[in-house]
Amino acid sequence: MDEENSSGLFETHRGKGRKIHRLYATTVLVSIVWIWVYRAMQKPPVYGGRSWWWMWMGMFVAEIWFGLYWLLTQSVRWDPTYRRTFKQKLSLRYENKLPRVDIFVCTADPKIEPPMMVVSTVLSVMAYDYPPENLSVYLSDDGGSELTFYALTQAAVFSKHWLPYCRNYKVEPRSPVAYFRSTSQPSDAKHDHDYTIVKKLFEEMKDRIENVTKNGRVPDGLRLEHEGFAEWDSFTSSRDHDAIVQILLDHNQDAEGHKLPKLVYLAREKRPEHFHNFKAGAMNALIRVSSKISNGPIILNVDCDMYSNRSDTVRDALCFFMDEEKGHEIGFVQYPQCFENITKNDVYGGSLRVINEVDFHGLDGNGGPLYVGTGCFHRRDILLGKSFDAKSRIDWKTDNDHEKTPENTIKEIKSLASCTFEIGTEWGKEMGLKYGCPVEDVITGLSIHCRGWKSVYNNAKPEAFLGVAATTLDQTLVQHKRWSEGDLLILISKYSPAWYGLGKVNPGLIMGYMMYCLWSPSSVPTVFYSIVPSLCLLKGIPLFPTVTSGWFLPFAYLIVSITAYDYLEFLWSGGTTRGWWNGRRIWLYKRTSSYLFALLDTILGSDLSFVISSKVIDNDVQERYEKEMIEFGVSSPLSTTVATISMLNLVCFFGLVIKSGLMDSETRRMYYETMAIHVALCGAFVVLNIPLYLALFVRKDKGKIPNSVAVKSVFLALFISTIFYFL
Ligand SMILES: O=c1ccn([C@@H]2O[C@H](COP(=O)(O)OP(=O)(O)O[C@H]3O[C@H](CO)[C@@H](O)[C@H](O)[C@H]3O)[C@@H](O)[C@H]2O)c(=O)[nH]1
Ligand SMILES: [Mn+2]
Repeated sequence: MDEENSSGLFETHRGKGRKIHRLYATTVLVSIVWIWVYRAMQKPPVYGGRSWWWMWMGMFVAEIWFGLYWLLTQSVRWDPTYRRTFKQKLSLRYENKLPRVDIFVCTADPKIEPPMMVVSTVLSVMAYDYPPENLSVYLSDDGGSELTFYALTQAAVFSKHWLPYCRNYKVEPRSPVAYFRSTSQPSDAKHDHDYTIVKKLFEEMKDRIENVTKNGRVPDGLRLEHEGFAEWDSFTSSRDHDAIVQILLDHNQDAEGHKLPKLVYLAREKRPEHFHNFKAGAMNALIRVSSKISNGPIILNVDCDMYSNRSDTVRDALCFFMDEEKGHEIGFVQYPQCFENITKNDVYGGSLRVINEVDFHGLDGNGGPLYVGTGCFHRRDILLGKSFDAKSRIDWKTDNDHEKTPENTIKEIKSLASCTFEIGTEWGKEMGLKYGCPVEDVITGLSIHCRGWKSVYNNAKPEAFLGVAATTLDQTLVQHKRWSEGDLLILISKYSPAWYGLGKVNPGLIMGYMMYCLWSPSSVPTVFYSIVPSLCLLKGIPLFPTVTSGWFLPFAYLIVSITAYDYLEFLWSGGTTRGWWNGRRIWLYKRTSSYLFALLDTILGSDLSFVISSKVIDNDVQERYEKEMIEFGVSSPLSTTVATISMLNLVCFFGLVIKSGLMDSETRRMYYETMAIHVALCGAFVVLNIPLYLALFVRKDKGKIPNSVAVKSVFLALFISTIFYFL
């Protein structure tokens, strides 16, 4: 390991085993080219007196695509990079000069993002181990909900007890919900006493918030408790209301006389005639509003379900920004997106395990991880559009001009959160987060990279943030449709890594971005590969070399080595064998449905949308989730596509069994020899899909595949295979 920077506030290590990886990668590349040569040199199969050249071409195109895509994935495996920070040194050198930090929490809908979860996240970030006079927490509520506001008023009161408790006993994590769920009564008498008190206060707060949430409105009696509710007098709906800004805590004192952070509630103005640009719009309003209230030079952005899981993360991030040698180059510091509700074998691949443990370390070695919308610290000036200048250094000096926010500026602040403020400005274009893309985060991060900044990734354990991952198949597919569609839009946007990025960022990083931008187009070769070889197996048209041919070698080598590599990488990333298998299945489902529909939507130019992921779960869905049963449940084009492709493979497989049963033994042996790779592919699909077949034909619970989807998919699969068979 080569250590750099040891006198600085952080150090960087290069990954081990790079040479072995490179050697292996070369053998894979040779096999890929070998297969291309095979397709180019061999004649398409002839069957029934006809040449099936279009299938051959299809296979060739798919293999060229997979080969080139595999090359892209090497960019993140070439030079993995790991970071370590020295928070002690930061304290020694800068304790009295720590900058102000503004924390933005975004929420959008109290029904699917329960206010209790939202305020627990807010409390977790208020309780950072950081000078409270330098900390301001903003909650952006795109739902403009008085339920969420009510919850925040309660959290403000509770924080007066919660923060001293966290400080005195150095508790972790500092999300009260997570803390009380994971700890038991302390043994120390004093601690035990305080624990009991604070737990009681917490339970009472929780009851109040959950009652109000359940009723769906704040009773008049409670509205009198805070003057801020008057803001809802003119409120019509969450899509049509004035801007609401309430400073709930202005560095007030906690129960022990220490200062508290600032706490601000913001619901930007919404009008039906003004498009609100989803989270990007909310973030830009937050950037402006906070500039008048606290104007911290560092901004941390978290989603409302992503609580802080360790109290030293702000200091950790500052070790990067304040590093004397490299700090001035760093635009943002991204922490991994980790989740607290992942089951052991991760049925929906929601843990993003390989992305977190492999991809992002590789990206970091090439200039920096992507900005993924949550758990990310930005320098405010860079977010506003500043370009990199090697000579400029940021002045971290903290002045106290934002100590108190005078009442008369509130009106001015509200105008910054109005619908019309951005008209005729560069907001959403060159300033702030970018508009017009469902992955505002990735495109914004890319533009920062293009302006010359680096980013860093810190994946130290325990995890800095923990969120809520999707708990049904449909949610997973819908979320990935949004992501893959967004990433594809980036590819064809002005900021495309393919052209805009060229010459501005490291080629390895461009390849890394391309890996995600090409998710959605990858659907086409994957769909082709998951259908056509199986159909040909049924009919007996060989698209692959026979076992005895030399051309068989590269195919066999690739199938075995890539599978083994993928498996080992997954285990190395902390996964289980079943988790890997589940991951392969979900990989297939995403590629053949989410990514395909994202591609179609992009081609058809459908309207920009942002389907918010639900963070609540029914009890019986939860039960099945814990048992790791796939929740199919809803009928949608996505699930119908998944089921149809799976059925098609089953039909082909059964067709093969019947067909080979009717053959004499010599013919059968020949058939299996020429069709070996087809049999392996189709067989693998069938085995991978066993849970789906069970959900179609066996399961009786509510999570099974709905009858309408079952009928459609079985019918379509039989129809397609019959037509093909007699073609
Ligand atoms: O109009 C909106 C829509 C969403 N949000 C917030 O955006 C966040 C992310 O939404 P979610 O439905 O949880 O989406 P995910 O797919 O889980 O989010 C990932 O992907 C998004 C881009 O697609 C990023 O914005 C997120 O930060 C990133 O965590 C949540 O806090 C929402 O409250 C808003 O503030 N306003
Ligand atoms: Mn989310």
